[in-house]
Amino acid sequence: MATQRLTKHNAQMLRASLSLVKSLDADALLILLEGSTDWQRIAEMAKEEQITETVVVAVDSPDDLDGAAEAGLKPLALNKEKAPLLERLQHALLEAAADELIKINDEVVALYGGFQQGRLDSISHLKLDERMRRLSSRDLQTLESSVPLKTIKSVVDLAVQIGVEGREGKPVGALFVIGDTRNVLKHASNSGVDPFRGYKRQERNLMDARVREDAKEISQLDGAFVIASDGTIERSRQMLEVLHEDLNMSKGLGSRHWAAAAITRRTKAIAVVVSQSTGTVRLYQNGFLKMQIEPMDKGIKWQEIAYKPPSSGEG
Ligand SMILES: Nc1ncnc2c1ncn2[C@@H]1O[C@H](COP(=O)(O)OP(=O)(O)OP(=O)(O)O)[C@@H](O)[C@H]1O
Repeated sequence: MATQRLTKHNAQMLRASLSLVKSLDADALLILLEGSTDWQRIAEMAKEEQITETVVVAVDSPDDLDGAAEAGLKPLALNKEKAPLLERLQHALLEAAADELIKINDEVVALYGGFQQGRLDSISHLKLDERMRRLSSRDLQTLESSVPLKTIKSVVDLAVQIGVEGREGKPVGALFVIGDTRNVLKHASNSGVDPFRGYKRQERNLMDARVREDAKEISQLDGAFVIASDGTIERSRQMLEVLHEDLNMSKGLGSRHWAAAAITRRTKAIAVVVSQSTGTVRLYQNGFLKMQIEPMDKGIKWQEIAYKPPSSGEG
């Protein structure tokens, strides 16, 4: 069991961050610790400073959080022991948002040790919205695709909007297949008249806000969008051929999701799917679910999915 002492220095830093929560009118204090500490004392200090805002205490192992909740703090287990500081901090923010301890548009004061073991030496004032956006690009970078990050990001942003907004009050699903267009089209056929057909390339590029609005309208119709690496909509309303004997899919996902996974298995494309029933956006590569984004308030939560080898049990 790891511990971190509330030394005189650490207690002073804690007091400073508590008073910062007050003076900045922040919504929460996040304390990133190396292990268990005197939770009761932290709670008392918050009380002394008249802090009614949430105090989240994050450590790596859940065993080290015993007694934190009883003291009135919000415990958070990170399970990220060897990760670099910035990654732990970002992870803590994501997990705290996922557990609804903090909200996407909240301002958070974070107290942590960045330079020396056992010493809380750093305080940051973070606005969660910005944080989330930066995180999203970071997570996308792990995909190692030949499709530029900018294109993937703009498609994912569009997908999230479709999932959150729907169309005319109704939920809408969608499927975008990005990159390796020539091979993707070998497995696709028209499911109806393609509204983008006949337009110049620059009039079909998803980087253009008007094209994105059109794409939202068209997402109400059946079929997938086939997107080139530069963001041009090569085709819309495409039915993809699905051969999925070796895919590992979660139960409950229907044919749109199977088609998304299958096309990325057979080509180098990336598929982004919006579920009509839940608004969840999933990103597939090489036949695997790589990222899942749940619709949350106005913001989004990015969650990387552990890489699971295919099993014979499902699918
Ligand atoms: N092979 C395919 N290629 C392209 N689009 C498809 C394919 N299969 C299904 N779709 C699209 O997905 C829509 C919904 O299908 P289905 O309900 O089976 O999917 P799902 O994965 O459960 O998605 P959702 O969560 O959105 O309901 C279909 O109406 C169609 O527009």
